[in-house]
Amino acid sequence: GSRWQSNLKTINMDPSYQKHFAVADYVIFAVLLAASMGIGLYHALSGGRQRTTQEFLMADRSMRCLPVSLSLIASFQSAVAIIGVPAEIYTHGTQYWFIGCAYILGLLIPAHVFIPVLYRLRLSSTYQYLEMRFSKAVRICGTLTFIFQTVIYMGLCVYTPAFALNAVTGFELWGAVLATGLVCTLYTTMGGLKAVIWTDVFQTVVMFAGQLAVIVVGVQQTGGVSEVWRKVREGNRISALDLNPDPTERHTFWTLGVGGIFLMLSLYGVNQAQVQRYLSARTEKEAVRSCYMVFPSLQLALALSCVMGLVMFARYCGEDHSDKLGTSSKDGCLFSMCLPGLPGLFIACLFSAALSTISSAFNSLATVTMEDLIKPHFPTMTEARATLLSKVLAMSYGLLCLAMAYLTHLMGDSVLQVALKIFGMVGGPILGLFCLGMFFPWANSTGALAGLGAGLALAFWVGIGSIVTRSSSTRPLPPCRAVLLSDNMTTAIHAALLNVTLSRPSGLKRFYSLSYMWYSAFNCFTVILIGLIISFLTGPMKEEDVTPGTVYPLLGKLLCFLPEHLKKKLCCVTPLGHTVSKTVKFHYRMSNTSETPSDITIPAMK
Ligand SMILES: O=C(O)CCCC[C@@H]1SC[C@@H]2NC(=O)N[C@@H]21
Ligand code: NA
Repeated sequence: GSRWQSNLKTINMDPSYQKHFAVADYVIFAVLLAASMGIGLYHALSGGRQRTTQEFLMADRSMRCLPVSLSLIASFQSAVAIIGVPAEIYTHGTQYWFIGCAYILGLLIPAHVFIPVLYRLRLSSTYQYLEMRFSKAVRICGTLTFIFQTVIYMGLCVYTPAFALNAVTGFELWGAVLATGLVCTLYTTMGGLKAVIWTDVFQTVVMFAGQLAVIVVGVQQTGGVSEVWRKVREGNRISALDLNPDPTERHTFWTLGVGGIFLMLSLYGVNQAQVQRYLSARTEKEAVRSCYMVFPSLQLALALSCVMGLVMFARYCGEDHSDKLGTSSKDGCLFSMCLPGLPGLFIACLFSAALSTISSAFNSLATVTMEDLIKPHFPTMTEARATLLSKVLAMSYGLLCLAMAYLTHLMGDSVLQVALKIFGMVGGPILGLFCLGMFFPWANSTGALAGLGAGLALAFWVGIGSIVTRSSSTRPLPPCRAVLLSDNMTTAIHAALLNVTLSRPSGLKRFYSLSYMWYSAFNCFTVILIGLIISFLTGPMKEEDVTPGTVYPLLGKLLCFLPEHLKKKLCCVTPLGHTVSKTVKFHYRMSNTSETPSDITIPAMK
């Protein structure tokens, strides 16, 4: 909001930043855009020249695990994380780093549960699963929910880098937004998923290089690693393991390490952008391997962002920024601190992060719109026309996202918090829908629809409630001891203020102050609970009615220690008991069409 702008303006009144943006920086920015365009053009003119939707949307299902894994990182590492995570560390300390613990199960479960089920069904859109398991209506609702989430998130990702850049350096705002949006729309429209994946690879490398450079320069300017460490310790930015079980406590080991698992499952397990990458891998093994390879890169990205926050703290805590570190301006303020000495490289890092996320979002939006909303109604559409329409969709989503970009600056404070809230409020219910389908064979489509509706309603009630009552923001740590030491009175007052725990919120207020890191888990369980209750009330599905291959034998896996005969009796609900022969040939009736059953081969869960 305006406070953000005003604070940022004050930070950089001195014209040095304008000077900072010498020609070199514009050149680096232009080179980045040109390189991305080049890769897009290459894929538009090579291979099958993007003539079929299989190539345009699924990269001919020919990708190897390395580019897929780097592209998986890029999808959800945008300028939001590049600015938002260091700002989080600068203001609140390193508690957020514990989200790294969520990456273990957050990637193992997608690799061994979601990928096997979704890959073997050879889908293009992850929401086709919902039609095979439930009904067409559930698929449409899932697709629309995903589109809603992605359009808002994309707006945030376009606006964040452009706005921070403009506010700090006077760089033309809408020029940057338009340049980013147009270049991204063009190479995504021309080169399809292949171009998006290979530009993601290039942009992820630039992103890591940029973050590393900022850290190195920052350490040098602060006077070495030991100096940084001393200042960071002094400002008590190294957070201890916080095992506080209170769910309204914003960041603790539980909200980040456990709540974060559900956030990761909603992104790396069922989100269209990621599933599309798994499905573009040449074999299921390559897809699983790419998921494993995400783990070290994601930890590296998290470490770089957190260290950058610590270095910035050490670098600037001596100077009095306390007045500018108001809750909402900290992102922009921090960003301005990264600039001295290497603005061009940091800008390239920022826009690489943004471009790689936006292009993934465009492409996944075009894919689901094509596969879920258009193709089913025009089954006779020719490949050429379908591919052309996909390109028109990518373009129109690009323009829509520029419009959304304007809305996002109306959102609350820290951009990281806004992004994580969106994922929790909308991604959580979608995760619940897939879990309901995969782990509970009794669930039927009425239950699924009711569950999704209830989950979204509750999610928005909590989410909007927390914004309206501003109960989710927690008090930042003191800017740093160096500033406070100057005046003992300030120290005393500040310490007193910080120690006073806000009056314990009660009832509804407490409900609104649920940590946003629990939104994914909370909404996921709501969908499953309501979905099961309604399914049982309206007549649970029978085993033979469930489309084989759409249920994960959770019971069978959990009870894997039981002897066969006992397991057979106990988990009779799993249609794909692993004892079934290697490839199961059977007829199954598509839930929504009267056409004659078609043969499909689904290898049984091993
Ligand atoms: O950077 C963004 O655009 C989104 C913010 C981070 C999203 C989540 S946080 C956990 C996981 N790790 C990442 O690097 N991204 C996702
Ligand atoms: Na990105």
